[in-house]
Amino acid sequence: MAPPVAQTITDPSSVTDFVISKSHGVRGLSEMGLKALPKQYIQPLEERITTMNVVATTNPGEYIPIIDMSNSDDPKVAEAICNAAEKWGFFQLVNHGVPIEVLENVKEATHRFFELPAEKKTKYSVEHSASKNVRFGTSFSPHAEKALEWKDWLSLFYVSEDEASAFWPPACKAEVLEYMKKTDILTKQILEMLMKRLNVKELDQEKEHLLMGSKRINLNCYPVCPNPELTVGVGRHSDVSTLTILLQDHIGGLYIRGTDKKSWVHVPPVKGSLVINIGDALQIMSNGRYKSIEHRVAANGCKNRISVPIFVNPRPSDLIVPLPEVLASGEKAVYKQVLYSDYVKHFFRKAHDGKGTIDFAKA
Ligand SMILES: CC(C)(COP(=O)(O)OP(=O)(O)OC[C@H]1O[C@@H](n2cnc3c(N)ncnc32)[C@H](O)[C@@H]1OP(=O)(O)O)[C@@H](O)C(=O)NCCC(=O)NCCSC(=O)/C=C/c1ccc(O)cc1
Ligand SMILES: O=C(O)CCC(=O)C(=O)O
Ligand SMILES: [Fe+2]
Repeated sequence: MAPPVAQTITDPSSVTDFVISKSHGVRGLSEMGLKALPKQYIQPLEERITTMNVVATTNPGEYIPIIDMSNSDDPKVAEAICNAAEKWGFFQLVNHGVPIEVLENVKEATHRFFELPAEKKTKYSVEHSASKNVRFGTSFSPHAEKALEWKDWLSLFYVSEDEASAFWPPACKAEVLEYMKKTDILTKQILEMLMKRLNVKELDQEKEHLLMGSKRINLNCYPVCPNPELTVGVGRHSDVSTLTILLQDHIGGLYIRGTDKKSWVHVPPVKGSLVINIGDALQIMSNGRYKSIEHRVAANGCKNRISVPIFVNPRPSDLIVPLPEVLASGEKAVYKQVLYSDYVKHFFRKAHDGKGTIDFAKA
């Protein structure tokens, strides 16, 4: 049971205790029917998402491409994917081969997990989780952030079927595993297309491990927020993955940096689609040809939004560096060699800072 409202919102340390230490998350605050945003969540003016710098459109596909994968052998599909990866760093796929039922099931399982009472979810918090690879948390990095984000999450790093079976929450385990397995063919197809343009002819075992040797699946929950205009769901960041396969629900709120590097473009929910974006690891390996684009998520005043990204990554022990095939023509390396786990730790250690993370790998 949630404690009485007055007890939790009158002083800031009790908000932190309730949301973070007691694992109620922002969902707990939201369910109490809180009337005003606690001050820890108030973002500086420049981080708030207003209509001012958002590109207006009513036509999905006008900006961020929506690509039909029905005829995935048609060279036009590969061309559209590679062009989108170079220009936007984001695209949406329809008729991608992942059964709609699998997507619906994982969305339902995500709601089921976040609806659990705090005493069940706290079993997966950093303090209590039986596995380092399973973590329930809130905001991004609460101890490093000046202003918190209006978001709760469950993060699952896939190691093996046995580990998942033993430690992932029963409320969502089967559905998340199925979603992860059913996206594997699509992931390989996309990577093969992207690699061909970089003169990598074949996705052999070694390349496959380097590009997709580890996976992290996050379940994100953005509960109804009392003052959405004052805060954010997720602050400006780029993903540190090779590729991210993102399932969003019908609510919307994801914005990406436009090609002018100033404006923000909405990624409109498209029924049955998957959003794909390039991560920092692939920006580095392609020597900057494919773009890992800054993005962020608005908070919502009326609805609980969920999303489920699969971060497809190198393995923690991999060294990432511009691919030899890309540099073969004499192009100068823009990035130096970094150990992937060092790169990820650098990302997790600080608050979100837009495109700042990749400076860690600048040559
Ligand atoms: C370095 C890892 C992540 C953990 O290594 P570990 O040896 O088990 O280390 P720790 O468990 O001690 O965690 C190291 C640090 O990372 C933090 N961390 C450990 N998982 C987590 C976790 N899911 N969440 C947020 N901190 C964590 C953790 O709190 C800790 O911080 P600190 O206590 O300050 O040292 C290791 O698994 C690794 O190299 N994994 C490679 C694959 C991988 O996870 N790639 C990241 C894909 S995620 C991505 O692209 C975007 C994610 C994202 C997420 C949220 C957003 O808002 C936006 C974007
Ligand atoms: O919720 C979303 O639409 C995107 C979330 C995101 O950017 C992330 O988890 O890295
Ligand atoms: Fe992201």
